Amino acid sequence: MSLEGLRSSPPRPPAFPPLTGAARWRGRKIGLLGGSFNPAHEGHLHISLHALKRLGLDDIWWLVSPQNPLKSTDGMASLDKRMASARAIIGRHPHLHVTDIEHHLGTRYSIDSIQSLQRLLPHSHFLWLMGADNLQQFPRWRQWTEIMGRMPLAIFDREHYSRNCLTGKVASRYRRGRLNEGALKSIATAKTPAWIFLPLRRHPASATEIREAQPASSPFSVAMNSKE
Ligand SMILES: Nc1ncnc2c1ncn2[C@@H]1O[C@H](COP(=O)(O)OP(=O)(O)OP(=O)(O)O)[C@@H](O)[C@H]1O
Ligand SMILES: O=C(O)c1ccc[n+]([C@@H]2O[C@H](COP(=O)([O-])O)[C@@H](O)[C@H]2O)c1
Repeated sequence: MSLEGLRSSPPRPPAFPPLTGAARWRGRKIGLLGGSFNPAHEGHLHISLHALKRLGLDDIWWLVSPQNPLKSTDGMASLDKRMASARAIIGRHPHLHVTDIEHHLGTRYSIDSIQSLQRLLPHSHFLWLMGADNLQQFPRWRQWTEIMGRMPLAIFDREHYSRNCLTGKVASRYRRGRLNEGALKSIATAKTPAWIFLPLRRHPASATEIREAQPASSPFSVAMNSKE
């Protein structure tokens, strides 16, 4: 490879969190916000700050997905660009972390990432975080009932989606696992299956709308990332 080629493909930084050495995270309550972050936006930050405070979490990791198995690769910016957008939105925050750990683990399905993380960090308490739109399509995820058995779920209110999600397939199947607001602070260590719906001031940001408004030169423009 030419020197130029080497310069344009710097080695990937090691995974965060390191795939060995669980001591730092022992006993901690960690929220996992999986997403495409194509790009990251203020809505992600809004729900994360809210979750840290209301759910008594120690940390939140944004798992920037290499490729959502249910989304098209068309229009998906590179993982590096999406990671950079996530870092730019978070800025410096001691308890919010951006991670491409799924890239390092080689996982694409959430169940595989969850199993790996629980194996690597057996003394940490994980909680999956998602917006109400994601809860609606959750029954299409691979082994979604296994996920329900492995960690609690916290759902954030989101415009256009919340009413359906509270009467949908997940809500009715796991009716008895739904916790009320009195359990907010203990949800991360609750016996599974457990889930909670978090009413909060809704944030209107949406990555689709951001992409649609981008000029063609933007790394997140639909035209720039279209494979056609
Ligand atoms: N404004 C928001 N309010 C509540 N939850 C949100 C909001 N934006 C994103 N989320 C949640 O954050 C997670 C990651 O979201 P994602 O990266 O897909 O952003 P998005 O805006 O939903 O993107 P897209 O429009 O491309 O589907 C998902 O669980 C999603 O439901
Ligand atoms: O595991 C699955 O089958 C699965 C199917 C669709 C989405 N997901 C995960 O859902 C999270 C939210 O994805 P997205 O693209 O809606 O931001 C992200 O972590 C994806 O990897 C997971």
